[in-house]
Amino acid sequence: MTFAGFLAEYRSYIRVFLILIAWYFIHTRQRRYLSKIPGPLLASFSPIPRLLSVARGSRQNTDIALHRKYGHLVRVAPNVVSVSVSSAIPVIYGASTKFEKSDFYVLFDPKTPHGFRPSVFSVRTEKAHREIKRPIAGAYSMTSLLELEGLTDECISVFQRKVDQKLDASKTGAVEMDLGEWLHWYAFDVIMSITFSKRLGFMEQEKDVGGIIAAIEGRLRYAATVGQMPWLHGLLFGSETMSSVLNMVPAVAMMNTSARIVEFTAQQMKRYGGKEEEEMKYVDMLDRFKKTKDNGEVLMTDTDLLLAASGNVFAGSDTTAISLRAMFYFLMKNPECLKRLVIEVDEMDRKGKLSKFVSFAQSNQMPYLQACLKEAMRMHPAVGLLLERVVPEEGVTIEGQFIPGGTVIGVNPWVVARDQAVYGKDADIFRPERWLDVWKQAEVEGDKGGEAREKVKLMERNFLAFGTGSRTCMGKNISLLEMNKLVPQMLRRYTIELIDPEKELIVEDYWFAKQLGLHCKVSRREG
Ligand code: HEM
Repeated sequence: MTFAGFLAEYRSYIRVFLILIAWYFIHTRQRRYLSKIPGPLLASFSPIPRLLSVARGSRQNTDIALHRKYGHLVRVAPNVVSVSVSSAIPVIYGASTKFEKSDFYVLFDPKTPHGFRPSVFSVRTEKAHREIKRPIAGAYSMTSLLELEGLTDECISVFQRKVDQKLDASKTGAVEMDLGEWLHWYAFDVIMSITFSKRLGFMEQEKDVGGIIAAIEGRLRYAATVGQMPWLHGLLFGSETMSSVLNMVPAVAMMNTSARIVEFTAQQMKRYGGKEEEEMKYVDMLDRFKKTKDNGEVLMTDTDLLLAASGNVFAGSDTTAISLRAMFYFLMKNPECLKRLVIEVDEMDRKGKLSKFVSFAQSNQMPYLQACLKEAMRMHPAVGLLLERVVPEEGVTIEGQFIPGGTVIGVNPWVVARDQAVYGKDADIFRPERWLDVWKQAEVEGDKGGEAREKVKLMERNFLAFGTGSRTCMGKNISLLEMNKLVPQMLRRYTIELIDPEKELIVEDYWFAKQLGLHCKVSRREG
């Protein structure tokens, strides 16, 4: 049959099919209430443009540009609204909010030997979240973590030893290194160390041990992209059959690593069983998870333990490494800030206030360090996609616009971090003084409060690097400990410069906005 013949024969079916398609698109576009929210035209018809945009790996910049063009509310997919107005943050994420995590997070359910199970990070309902979180929360408190500070010191000692060895072997007195990669190895060694009392030796071996970093990266790519149309997951890695078929393609199999990350964790837990006496001097996080009891009842099954530990493996290194990279990068790009910070560290050192390894308590006496860390994480939040939540049944009104129940809504930490109404006209530049000045003024105001206090509150509200509200980051204290200790210690010992100060870092945003290309020259400080 010719094509013309085919058209003639099936004309009425084709007509019905085209009418259905047109109806679908118009219905999707004209969804009640949402049709009034501005945004790219294609985004109102189909989620595919957003999926393709996320797949390109620079969605953080796209979201900033969209909000600068369309305003505080942007319809980024037929049923998804991106929000950037400060007053909406507590409404969506506040501690007692009814906005639960969206199906985007299904993609982050770890694959255990018993199938996919929600983790404390990926679980959607508030009730289930409370149950998972309760037995493990204590292990993430700063009090618990400070007891493990010595384990972080050991990792810093390895880092220093490795750099010193390279410097000793160098004829020029300087070494070139991919600092970004080293920071990732450092963060991984610390998280393994405080979770299982055993470093894996990323820094010692100078490599991605067991390919776990690559496995996590693959999983993130898949989750970030397919998460834009979560139902696709059931047809891809979420289906046992499809998963096996897709694994035959090596490039695709590299992203199908959820089970691999859990297996890796299970191996560490086995290794843990064989811990040697001298490695038992700390009550590590796994010990703390295991010892959790309520009225004598053990609250965690073996699978719960595996999930909690694999959460540390999955979330515990990329995030810290990204924030550390941001810190070193912005300092090197802004030599006057770096100089001011080095003076602060040196002054503490000269007064004999620093121990062999800078302690967390000591770094907290350095206000400029605190301002730099805060500003680095504002300029480069580790998460670069919407923190998606579902509007509860009754709907919500934001900026006078009603958004019906069931709509997916969220804020991208990058967008609110660059809000000029909150951080000033220079919101796009690294200026730690913006925090320092306002902190000082707020201190002067004291308890009676005033303009500066209000300003601090607003700046803090828009600071979503660690998320906020009931689902705020549980590992925040781990990262703060790692960063506060490493940065002053490095600056105290070494001069670190960008090899090419003009070159911008490459950022790949697949949920975690990872930087590539932090190539530095490191030398010993004189004197
Ligand atoms: C600088 C480092 C880190 C940053 C910037 C960061 C960022 C975030 C953000 C933005 C969220 C909220 C996600 C959402 O609302 O969808 C989050 C949640 C979470 N993070 Fe982190 N994270 C960091 C380090 C860590 C570490 C070291 C761990 C664990 C070892 C960790 C474990 C978690 C967990 C378990 C949650 C989910 C909390 C919940 O839903 O109750 N994070 N993190």
